[in-house]
Amino acid sequence: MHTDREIRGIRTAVAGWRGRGEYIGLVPTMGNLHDGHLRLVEAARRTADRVVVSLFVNPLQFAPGEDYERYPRSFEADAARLAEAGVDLLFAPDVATLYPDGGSRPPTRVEVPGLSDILCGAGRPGHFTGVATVVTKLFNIVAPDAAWFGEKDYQQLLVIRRLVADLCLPVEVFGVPTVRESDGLALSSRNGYLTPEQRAAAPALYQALTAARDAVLAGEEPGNADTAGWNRLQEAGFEPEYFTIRRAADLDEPGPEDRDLVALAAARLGEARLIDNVRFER
Ligand SMILES: Nc1ncnc2c1ncn2[C@@H]1O[C@H](COP(=O)(O)OP(=O)(O)OP(=O)(O)O)[C@@H](O)[C@H]1O
Ligand SMILES: CC(C)(CO)[C@@H](O)C(=O)[O-]
Ligand code: BAL
Repeated sequence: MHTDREIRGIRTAVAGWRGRGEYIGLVPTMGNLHDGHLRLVEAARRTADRVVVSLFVNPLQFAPGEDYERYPRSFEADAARLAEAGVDLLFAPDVATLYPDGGSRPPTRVEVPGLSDILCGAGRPGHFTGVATVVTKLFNIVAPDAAWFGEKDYQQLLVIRRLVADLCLPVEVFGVPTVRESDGLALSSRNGYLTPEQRAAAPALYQALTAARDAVLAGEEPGNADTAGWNRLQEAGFEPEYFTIRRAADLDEPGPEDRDLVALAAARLGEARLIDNVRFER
């Protein structure tokens, strides 16, 4: 695996592969890699001839006061795991490479209105504009044929699909099912913020989501299932930010005729803000 911090080196490597007609896959990450990230890499390797992973903790997607500074960074271990996983190229830019003007002026941004303003976007103002902007930049630098994202960040996946559709970006977007611990907790870099007691309580998030799904499948109104899920999280020691059942296609409120649904929640447990979701058909 070759590692490059510069845009020019990435473009040169990818141009060589493309010249040979190879299909290029990109897996964007913020590092501190776990088996969820590795699952994205495996999926990319099954389809793409060459796999590029980006590792960049993007300051633009952190709202003021969030955990940008203390977000876990483990470059050496990440690079070793990616090399072992058969990744061809690791793009690990410095902040000044992607945002050369630093804080001297606000950078040009890419906004996906509507979808970016609800749920996680309401709790993290500017977050999805930061995500859409950096993903657009990564797509422009790497020029991949396809990119892989986790369904754990379900709203992010929809924002990226809409970004790609609205801007006619020539990138196929694939979602990868959430990788979980044996007790159901979705793998996440932020699980590392949990104390042992909080870690023991954390599976209640997935349990509350699956219980909401089961209630709706048994005929419960989504609104009532939302309230029950919220209460269940509070009883487990979480501070819920939202707990809601939405239409899977666009995260609008579901009507009685909607069949393809997703239960989503974000909740704080101590220092950690955890998100998860369960998609289902009724
Ligand atoms: N448990 C998981 N299963 C599948 N994909 C995942 C999982 N966790 C993260 N991903 C995906 O990996 C990619 C990179 O995510 P990121 O580096 O932010 O990791 P993370 O563990 O989600 O971190 P955070 O705790 O900040 O949310 C995203 O597409 C994300 O959806
Ligand atoms: C897609 C992403 C790498 C953009 O910074 C990030 O939001 C993430 O890790 O999910
Ligand atoms: N996994 C999404 C990146 C973030 O929380 O900022």
